[in-house]
Amino acid sequence: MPHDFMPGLDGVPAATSSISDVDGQRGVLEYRGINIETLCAQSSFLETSYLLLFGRLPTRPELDRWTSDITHHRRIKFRINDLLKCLPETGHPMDALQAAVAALGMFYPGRQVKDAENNYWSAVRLIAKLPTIVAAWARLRHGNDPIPPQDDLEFSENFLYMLTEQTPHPLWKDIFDDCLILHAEHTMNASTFTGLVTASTLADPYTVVASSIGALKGPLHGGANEEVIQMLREIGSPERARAYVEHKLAGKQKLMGFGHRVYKVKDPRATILQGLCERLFTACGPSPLYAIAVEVERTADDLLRGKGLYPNVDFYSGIIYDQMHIDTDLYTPLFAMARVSGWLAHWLEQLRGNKLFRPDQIYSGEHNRPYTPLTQR
Ligand SMILES: CC(=O)SCCNC(=O)CCNC(=O)[C@H](O)C(C)(C)COP(=O)(O)OP(=O)(O)OC[C@H]1O[C@@H](n2cnc3c(N)ncnc32)[C@H](O)[C@@H]1OP(=O)(O)O
Ligand SMILES: O=C([O-])CC(=O)C(=O)O
Repeated sequence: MPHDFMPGLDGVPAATSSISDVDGQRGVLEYRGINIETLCAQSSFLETSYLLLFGRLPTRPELDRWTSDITHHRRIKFRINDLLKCLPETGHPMDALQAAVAALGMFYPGRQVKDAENNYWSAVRLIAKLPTIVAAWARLRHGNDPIPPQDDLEFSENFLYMLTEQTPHPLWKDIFDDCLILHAEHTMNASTFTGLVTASTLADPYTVVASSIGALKGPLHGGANEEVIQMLREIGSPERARAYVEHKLAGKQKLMGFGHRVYKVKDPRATILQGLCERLFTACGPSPLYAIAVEVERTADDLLRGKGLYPNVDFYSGIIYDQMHIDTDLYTPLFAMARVSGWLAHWLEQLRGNKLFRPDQIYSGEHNRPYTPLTQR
């Protein structure tokens, strides 16, 4: 049966899902029916990842077991560190992460994705080990030894510790944990869809997550968080923001961190992240990049009025990470560390009623062309 072609599958449902929901007109995002404002105020990243994966908030014993399982699977094999050491230190951390996650599957070769117990441990390992890989790469590429995870530190605190060998400011770990909650899941985005297509072939979850990491890297998706910071640095001061934005828009270039396929108002995550910026800067000193970002948003609001283009999740996140002295090219890997829980939730949901993704196409080429021998071309 012929269908209308929708470029980018714009508005075409690819799955039925009960994991998250976006109201793009009102700017509402819910995970399993709970809004993200509530989760940021009351939950933790690990509790939220449980909610996403298993469909409800855990009881105290369930949360304790989940936390303990994740905590005790943070270590990575020395051969994964050896693999990272072999990669060019100038390469992008998303490529190193993708390579390491694909390789991780070789150490845990249970290919039988119909085994619920096996799937549980795969999810635990992936959520637990991604931060260790990101931190190991961040250190190895500068010639430093990786710092092993510390069992007595909570998830976010441990990650910040593995980056620097210093216990982070308590506010940093709380704000960082909120950032992970905000990046954990977002309906049928490009990287989740990529993972679903891979999952539908019954590939193992390491391959599913590795393929999602590849899709997240692009600048139209997760990679925009890095581009935003480069843009703010290029602008250099709030006074130069207006001229910069005018110049970009006049040249029909995109403002990174603005616009969204679903939101027609400001992304609610951008609003929360902006609040987190203000909390962080009030306690730890102002950020020059934040002042520029506010001016960019103000100008864009003036110039793009009526076009439905507002800051998305990638606009304010990097400013927080910059204030925590995290390298700019690690921002998208941080996104992946959080989004892995959403990818895994969709993987499990897909397996429950799996049907291989195999869409159709509208052929626009020729038929019955003659083959011209090489000597006659
Ligand atoms: C985690 C995430 O993935 S959030 C998104 C992160 N990506 C970015 O921030 C990159 C910048 N933004 C964009 O490229 C887009 O807004 C996207 C890709 C996110 C979504 O866009 P789509 O729904 O595919 O819309 P599309 O790119 O076709 O744009 C529609 C119109 O809005 C304009 N537009 C969209 N985004 C922007 C932007 N950031 N700056 C200026 N103009 C924009 C386009 O130029 C186009 O204008 P036209 O109709 O006059 O040609
Ligand atoms: O939903 C999308 O298309 C992109 C996005 O905001 C996300 O993945 O967080």
